Amino acid sequence: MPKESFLKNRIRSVGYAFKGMFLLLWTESSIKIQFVIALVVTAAGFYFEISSTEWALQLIAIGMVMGTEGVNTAIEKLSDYVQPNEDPKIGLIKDISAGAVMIVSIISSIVGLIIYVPKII
Ligand SMILES: Nc1ncnc2c1ncn2[C@@H]1O[C@H](COP(=O)(O)OP(=O)(O)OP(=O)(O)O)[C@@H](O)[C@H]1O
Repeated sequence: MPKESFLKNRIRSVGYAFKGMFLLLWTESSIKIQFVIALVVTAAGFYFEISSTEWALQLIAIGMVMGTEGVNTAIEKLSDYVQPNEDPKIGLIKDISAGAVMIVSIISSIVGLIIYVPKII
């Protein structure tokens, strides 16, 4: 069988990644909530006419939260696949993975407060 060209291979990989992104948004409730929050803060960004730097920080924060949530979801699914039964090691792995999302969420919330609190009060 002839080897697939580099470009075709890359296009196929990007297709799989988009499929994964839509699957996440369609099926996972936690990321749906984060998506709604992302829409609300994006609307707030337009309403308060935040600066280019503030937009950049806000977009990085949104991307970090949703990206780590995606990885957390993948770790949860992999954990359930390799060990469907109760297992303290799996519990610890899932807790650490959720903890990573929590760190990013707390820092992102602080970024949001730094941007919006001075504009509101
Ligand atoms: N197989 C398991 N063995 C031991 N503890 C587990 C196991 N599965 C889950 N847990 C514990 O329950 C917590 C929640 O796990 P779960 O996979 O339900 O995540 P969740 O945050 O509820 O996920 P979702 O995003 O699907 O709502 C874990 O962080 C872990 O403490």
